[in-house]
Amino acid sequence: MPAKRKATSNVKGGAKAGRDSSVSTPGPGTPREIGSSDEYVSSDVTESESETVKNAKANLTVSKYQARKQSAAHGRDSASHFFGNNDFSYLSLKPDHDNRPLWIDPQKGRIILESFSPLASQAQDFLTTIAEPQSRPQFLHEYSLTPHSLYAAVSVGLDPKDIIDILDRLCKVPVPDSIRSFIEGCTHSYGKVKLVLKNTKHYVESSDPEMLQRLLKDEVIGPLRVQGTEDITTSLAPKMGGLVIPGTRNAAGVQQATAGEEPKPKEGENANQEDIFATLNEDDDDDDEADAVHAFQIADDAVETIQKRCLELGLPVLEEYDFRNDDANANLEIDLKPAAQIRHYQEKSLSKMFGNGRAKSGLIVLPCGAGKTLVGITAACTIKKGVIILCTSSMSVVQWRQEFLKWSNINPNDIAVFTSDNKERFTGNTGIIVTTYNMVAQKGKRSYDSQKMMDFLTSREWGLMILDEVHVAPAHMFRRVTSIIKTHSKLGLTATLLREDDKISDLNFLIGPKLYEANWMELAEQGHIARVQCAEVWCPMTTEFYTAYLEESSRNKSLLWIMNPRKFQACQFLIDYHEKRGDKIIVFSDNVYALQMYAQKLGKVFIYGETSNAERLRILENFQHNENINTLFLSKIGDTSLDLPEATCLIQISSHFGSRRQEAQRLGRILRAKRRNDEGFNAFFYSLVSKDTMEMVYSSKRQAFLVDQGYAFKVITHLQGIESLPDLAFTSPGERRELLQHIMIHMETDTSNDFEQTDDLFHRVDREGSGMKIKKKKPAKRTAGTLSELAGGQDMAYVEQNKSRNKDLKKNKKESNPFFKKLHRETQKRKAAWNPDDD
Ligand SMILES: Nc1ncnc2c1ncn2[C@@H]1O[C@H](COP(=O)(O)OP(=O)(O)OP(=O)(O)O)[C@@H](O)[C@H]1O
Repeated sequence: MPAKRKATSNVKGGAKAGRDSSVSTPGPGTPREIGSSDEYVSSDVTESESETVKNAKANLTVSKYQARKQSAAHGRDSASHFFGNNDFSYLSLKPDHDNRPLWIDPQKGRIILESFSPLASQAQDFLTTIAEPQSRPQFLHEYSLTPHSLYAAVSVGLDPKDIIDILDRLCKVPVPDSIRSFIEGCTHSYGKVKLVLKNTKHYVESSDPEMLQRLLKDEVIGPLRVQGTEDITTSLAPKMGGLVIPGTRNAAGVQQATAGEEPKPKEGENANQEDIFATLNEDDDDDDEADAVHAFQIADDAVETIQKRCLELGLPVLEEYDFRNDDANANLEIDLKPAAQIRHYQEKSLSKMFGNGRAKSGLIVLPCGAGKTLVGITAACTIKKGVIILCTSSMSVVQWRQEFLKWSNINPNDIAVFTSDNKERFTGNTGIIVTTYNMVAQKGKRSYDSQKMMDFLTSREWGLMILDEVHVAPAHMFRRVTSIIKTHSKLGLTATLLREDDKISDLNFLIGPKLYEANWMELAEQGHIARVQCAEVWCPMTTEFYTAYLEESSRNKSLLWIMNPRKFQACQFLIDYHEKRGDKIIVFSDNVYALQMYAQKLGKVFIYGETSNAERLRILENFQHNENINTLFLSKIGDTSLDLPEATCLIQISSHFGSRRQEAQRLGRILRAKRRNDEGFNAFFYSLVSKDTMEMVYSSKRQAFLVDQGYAFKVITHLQGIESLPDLAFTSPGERRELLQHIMIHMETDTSNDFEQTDDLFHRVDREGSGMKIKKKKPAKRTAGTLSELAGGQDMAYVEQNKSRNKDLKKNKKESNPFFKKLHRETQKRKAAWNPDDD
């Protein structure tokens, strides 16, 4: 096969080969062509998009037609029709293409990395800096160049020339002109303008005085310059060298044990790599030279207007904090303890944040359990100024404080929490405050103490704001907290930069670009997170349920596929199997009715939105320590809001349609399993799906994110041995009919409360955790009492058993051993400490 044809076949195959067509990239002619990524950026030209970006996109569209013409001119052969418009055989391969790991799609900015290449790990580093990872299965990884990813690249110090040069060295074909002009167009003015806080004053800064003159002449920005200050001041840019991130190899006095930690170079990796990155290093050295920078001062309340206006002008501003030259804000005595050694990926993510000696605002994306907290703590230890941390719940507030005390030498008096029952400040001039989004974003009347604390928070300047689980907070909340708290730099931490709404770009705007995103599979291989076996279990619908499914309105169909008796049996079987293996199992159900039915029928404990805080704690503690409580049923509330004890097996029986974020969050719940480094240990994630229903479609959509992270979902069509499980439920047609009738009655009454609203949960858990008063919703009306009459049966065991399991726990508590008695006393103490106040 000629070399040219090889190029075609590889690019065509792409990283998504073999994947469901519903998750493949859109075809030519669709509006999302360039770097098409549903979550991060739409290629549709938006009003706020600058002319340069519009032109760059237009150039790519033109190049698409040129490419087709070239392709046609090149002549098509008998295989061409397989590749349609993805026939790139007109691109000529470099003579040593075998040694280069990248393919590039000149039409859409897609980049394919051969992950088996000796240069793969270096290339991957580079690609995660300049492009959005789209899909990273075993052999071929796919990335997309997007305006946002290029913005992020510039924000960590790369310039367009670096990007093109390195891409050209790694590519099997010369970088196509269309891609060159896309990169140049998008990055043309990125990084040219910076927003800097110096000595509590905001400045618009640039190394190009003409750029500042242009801004001063702008009708919106001009008038916002602080009157009476010099038009433009000139100073020397800070040198890059000298900054040491604590806990890293370079940190003085910190003994490093990273040997064996950093992934070893693959066989065949050689000095050649140094060559590839020579360009970067040369340019990095240049950065060390002190350039002159020019700046003008702007009013504090003009910051957001200027950010917006600059974006409209195609000059997105980078927010940077020159903390080493900040003499106005008191220094905080904080350092990592000598024993704390941050891992290589944590170090890498921080080096993107502090790459030029200043703190850049942005997002760091690490999978659950990979140690985001330590990343935040290390950032605080680097900046050494006042820090405010925003968490999703009061429980996380307590944990963040504990982690600070564990990893750093901070004086306990210098770190305070602000929740409704704790409103103390730190004792020194500066310190750390840990609080929740709710406490800060809350509107309306506050208690006296709470108001005083808010006045304290809003009246001073903070060096760093850490936003934990930043993808979860409702958009209006993080908008509010970022606007009322004055902070020099912001660090957003998250496991999944995914939202099914369109608010993800708000994060880019309000917090900053994505600075780093880790590769899940790589961390699993290195033992930092657990290896997980994922399986989709296909459960055929029983005849009576399928008949009802075909007849019911779409609103009711979902309850039928969730309550499918065969799914119930599969769940029962898997719980039995994994309990015998010694696993701790969490069963997730979004549907509260199904959650209760399953849990009660199986005699297991459950937690959902209406479960009181005290009961929640008691159940979670039992799940963690009581060897008789190994399975916990959880509603959507467990996706994010609860701090769950460690589990090693997850079973999903009902979920939120096609939500990829929920799937990823749920999987994240088992990634931190402590046994992960045991020989051959695997955690398990099962998704139970009713066959031939819409659930199958949602399921494959949900998996897209995890498949892109490299997880392979096995399909199980039959669970070996299920028929011989003692006490298998719903084996007789009578039982199945009874269940169906129960469901039908439920559907006729009200199913509207079956699904909890995420926003409700976010507020509920936090308010309850922090002791705020909650107006209880009326529970959904249940009609179980009439079931047996309607079904013609008299046995109410099902319904009676329903109520008993959570209650049993309460009863059994009296009989528990001293350990559990102690645990109970502690719970009671905690409960007492969480009494509501008037917030
Ligand atoms: N460099 C490190 N050295 C040793 N232990 C670490 C390191 N980084 C993190 N850990 C440990 O890994 C565990 C998980 O960390 P952490 O809770 O911060 O993860 P996370 O990313 O915030 O997870 P989640 O998203 O689930 O909250 C903790 O027990 C933490 O102490």
